[in-house]
Order: sequence, then C-alpha cells, then structure tokens
Amino acid sequence: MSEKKNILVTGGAGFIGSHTCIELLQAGYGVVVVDDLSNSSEKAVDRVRSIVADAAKEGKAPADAAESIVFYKENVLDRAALERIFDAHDIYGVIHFAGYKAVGESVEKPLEYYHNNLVNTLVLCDVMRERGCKNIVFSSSATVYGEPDSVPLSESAPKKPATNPYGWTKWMIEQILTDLSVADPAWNIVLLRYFNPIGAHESGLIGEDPKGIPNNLVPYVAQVAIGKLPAVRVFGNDYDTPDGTGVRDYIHVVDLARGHVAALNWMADKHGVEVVNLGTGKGSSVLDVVAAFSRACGRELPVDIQPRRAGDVAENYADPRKAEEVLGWKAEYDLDRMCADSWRWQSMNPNGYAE
Ligand SMILES: NC(=O)c1ccc[n+]([C@@H]2O[C@H](COP(=O)([O-])OP(=O)(O)OC[C@H]3O[C@@H](n4cnc5c(N)ncnc54)[C@H](O)[C@@H]3O)[C@@H](O)[C@H]2O)c1
Ligand SMILES: O=c1ccn([C@@H]2O[C@H](COP(=O)(O)OP(=O)(O)O[C@H]3O[C@H](CO)[C@H](O)[C@H](O)[C@H]3O)[C@@H](O)[C@H]2O)c(=O)[nH]1
Repeated sequence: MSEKKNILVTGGAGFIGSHTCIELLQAGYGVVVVDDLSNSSEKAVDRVRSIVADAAKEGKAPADAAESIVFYKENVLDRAALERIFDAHDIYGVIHFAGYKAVGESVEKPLEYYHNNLVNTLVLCDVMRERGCKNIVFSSSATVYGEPDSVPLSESAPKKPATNPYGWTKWMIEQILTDLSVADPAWNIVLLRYFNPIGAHESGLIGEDPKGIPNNLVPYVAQVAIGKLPAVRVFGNDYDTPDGTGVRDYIHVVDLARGHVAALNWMADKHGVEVVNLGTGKGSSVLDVVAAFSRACGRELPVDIQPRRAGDVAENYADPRKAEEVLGWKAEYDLDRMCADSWRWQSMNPNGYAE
C-alpha cells in the first residue's frame, strides 16, 4: 500500500467509519483504522475487507483494495500508540470519527464525553503536527445550529449554544480546529456537519449496530420491523410541521461516506478551513420515515404517539449547495432507498454484529 495515499480513520470500525473505509478503498486510498471498539466490532472491518474484495472482482475497486486496510485496536487518547502508527505508516490525512455520540448519555456522563471527544482530538492533532501531517476531516453535526431561525440551514447560519455536552464537544472541536488553522495556515481542515445519517451498505453486511434500545429513530423503527420492539414511539405530533411530527434531513450513510472522500480530494490542491453541510436538502417527517420503512419491510409498522422529547427541534434540514460547489459532492439516494438498505442490514443481522 506504499504508493497509495494512506488515510488514518479514527473510529473506522463504527457506523459511518466502516462505510467510509469502503469508499476510500474503492477510490484507491490506503486505510489505517484506529478504533478502541468501545462502540463497535472488529467484524465490521473484516466485512469491509470482504465487500471491497468482491468489488475488486467486479472491477469496481483496485485489485489490492482488500489488502490496503490495516486495523489497530487502540484508543486515540493513547499518544504513544498513535506515534507508533505514524511510525509504521506514511499518513497523508486523517478522518476523525472517534468519539462518543449519545446525546442523553452525555448529559449523564459529561466528564467522560468531554474527556474522550475533546482530549482525543487534542492528542491526535498534536501527533499530526509533530509528524507534519496537517490534513484532517472532522465529523461535526448539524446539532451546532441548535434551534434554527429558519430552514434550510446554510453554513452561514449562526452556531447556537449547545443543549447537551455531546453538542458542546462538536461546537468546541470546530472552534479548536478553526483556531489551529489560523495559527498555522498549512493545515487543511474540513468540518463536515452531518444531518441525520441512516441506511446501510447495499450488501447488507455492515450497518448501524446500537447497543441496547436505540435512541435514534431509524434504528428504533428497524427493531420494530424485526419484531424486537412493539411499536414506533413518535415523539410529538403537535409540531408546526406538515403532519405535526418532527422533520429531519435523513442522508444515506453511503452518500455521507462519499462526502468524506470528496473532502480529502479537495485537500489535494486547497488550503485552509471549510465548514460544509452534508445533507440532502430534503426534510422528511417521522411519519414519512415510518411509511418508507413499512414499504421496505412489507408491513405497516404500528406507531404509538408520545409526548415531545426534551431538546428536540421541530424542523431541521440542510441547504446542501456548498457541498456541491466546494467539494463537487451531492447526495444521490432517497428515503426509500435508505430504508430498504437499513432493512436489508437489519433482517440479515437481527442481532447486529453479535453472533
Ligand atoms: N450517527 C450520527 O447520527 C451522527 C451525526 C452527527 C455526527 N456524528 C459523528 O460522527 C462520528 C461517527 O459516528 P458513528 O455514528 O459512526 O458512531 P460510532 O459510535 O458507530 O463510531 C464511533 C467509533 O469511534 C470509536 N471510538 C470512540 N472513542 C474512541 C477513542 N477514544 N479511540 C478510538 N476509538 C474510539 C467507537 O468504538 C466507534 O467505533 C462521531 O464523531 C459522531 O459524533 C454522528
Ligand atoms: O424513537 C424515536 C426517536 C426519534 N424520534 C423523532 O425522530 C426524529 C429524529 O430523531 P433522532 O434521534 O433519530 O435524530 P436527531 O435529529 O434527534 O439527532 C441526530 O442528529 C443531530 C443533528 O441534527 C445530532 O447529530 C444527533 O447527534 C443525532 O442523533 C426527531 O424528530 C425525534 O423526535 C421519534 O419520534 N421516536
């Protein structure tokens, strides 16, 4: 893998990370995954290898793609481990997914969230600086926009105070990386603000594997569809939206993954810091999602209308034009395709990566 550009993917065994590894390998990058498996399984990396091996047989990936990914079970907080990895590989750039991501849990465990998400970013950037690697793509979130004054949300919309420690970590890391680029313009930084990633790889081999009862809508709906949960809890049907339920910009995880490849490609001849939304620009309600998933799994899924969930906004969707203008990237898949792929993953792996 020496002549390839190698990308260090922190959190590469996770939901978005594993899908991004596939797109990187198919695009001809070498991939070095660092993940402590605190919220994932090494099986995801094994399956990435087999997916790209199949893609290579079909001429859709370089012949050596499956051999171009290495995995380290390490914590990004462990500076010595990162240094060993930088010693072993010539790293062109980093995609930094590693972090804790559960909004509710972050309220219960603020110290753990601030420590893991902030300190791991500081350690990572310091090692990158030491080794002269100054290309980084960071997983931020539309959560930094808070309660929107208007939709669609463009990158120029103001950042609002976060409502939970998880959101603050995204807010603060964006600021830290922006400060870094001011101090040293040699850094190339893309802050990707994801809207709501769902779906799974079309092979059905990798997908989202939440521990316990899912917090997010689509994993919850998927477990209703597979019969593990009785009905979809709909958090509020009295919002000021077309059907009264919350509206979000759901984006296929494969589209999202391709956005990361586009961000890395951008770095080849540009410098500085860019903030870019990754969304489709289309809002869908909770009931739209339930209807699309019902079509995907072939039965009407029951719903249970409940009170609003604290902290939720009525409506949130992206203005995705900057991604197209700056990165040349645009989402392709619609909600039906997202739900069909989520359902394939869920039905082929009822217990996720567990046996
Ligand atoms: N999924 C979403 O809805 C969403 C939305 C916006 C932003 N994000 C961000 O995108 C990134 C990836 O999200 P995801 O949905 O794939 O989550 P995920 O939990 O599936 O992936 C994160 C991965 O990081 C690993 N990890 C955590 N802390 C680590 C550490 N200190 N060292 C090494 N590995 C560590 C976990 O084991 C996991 O595999 C996260 O930063 C998340 O906050 C996700
Ligand atoms: O069981 C559920 C779960 C969710 N919802 C509703 O479904 C919509 C989507 O909720 P999710 O929990 O799936 O996603 P959020 O939009 O709340 O949050 C996600 O997107 C945010 C950015 O907008 C942050 O990045 C956050 O980390 C990430 O989980 C909301 O209207 C919510 O009220 C339900 O009705 N029932």
